[in-house]
Amino acid sequence: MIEFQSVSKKYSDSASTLALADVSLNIAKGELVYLAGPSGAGKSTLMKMVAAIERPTSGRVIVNGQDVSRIRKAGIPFLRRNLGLIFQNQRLLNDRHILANVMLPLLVTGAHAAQAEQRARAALDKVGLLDRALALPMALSGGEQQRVAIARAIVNRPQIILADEPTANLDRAAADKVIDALHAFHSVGVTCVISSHDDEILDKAARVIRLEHGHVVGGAA
Ligand SMILES: Nc1ncnc2c1ncn2[C@@H]1O[C@H](COP(=O)(O)OP(=O)(O)OP(=O)(O)O)[C@@H](O)[C@H]1O
Repeated sequence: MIEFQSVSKKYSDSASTLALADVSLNIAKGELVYLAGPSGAGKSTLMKMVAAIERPTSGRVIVNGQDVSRIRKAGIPFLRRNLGLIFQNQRLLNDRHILANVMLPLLVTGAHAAQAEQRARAALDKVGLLDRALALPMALSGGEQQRVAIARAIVNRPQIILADEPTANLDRAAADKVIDALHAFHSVGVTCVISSHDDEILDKAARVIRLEHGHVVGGAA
């Protein structure tokens, strides 16, 4: 479902270092994979390439049979419709209640308000936050806000979830709830790629792809 073929990435403003260096890996449909590695190892870069937010300097990235390293701009919205992105810089809109935040991805793709609301409520129910539907984001804890971000990411029923350090800055109980919410989507067949620094989570994981200085040092096969 996700294949990296000898992918290297050099950001133009970083003179010599490679953010990813000759990365080859396969992630099968329905798999749950963790990305681990120290800060700067290339985890975010790898995820951004799956979503065509960044392009490889060399090599190919195949998602669902499509070479997204060479995707045209016009094809990007279609690619992203199949992806649920939980990235650190995607904040919730603080002036809208969480139901409205979760409805937004549906409304921008043309769904009717009533249908969008029904699906957003179902998504909030799946992450255990339906009773907070009309709260503003600021009234929620960090972990709850992260679960709203998960609800927003899955409301379009994506085939793949990419979660970049979804448990960063959360305490154990909140982190476990976020991971449980992600695992619930994996258990219904969604392919999940989650980056984490959390040893307690990584120790229990079936598969961990480890990155160091842009190189895969474990778990690629
Ligand atoms: N937009 C950018 N422009 C220039 N360099 C970048 C950019 N994004 C990342 N880098 C560099 O690429 C390398 C890999 O960064 P990346 O963010 O992918 O690592 P990471 O493993 O996700 O780190 P963290 O755990 O801190 O999020 C780092 O050296 C980083 O400084």
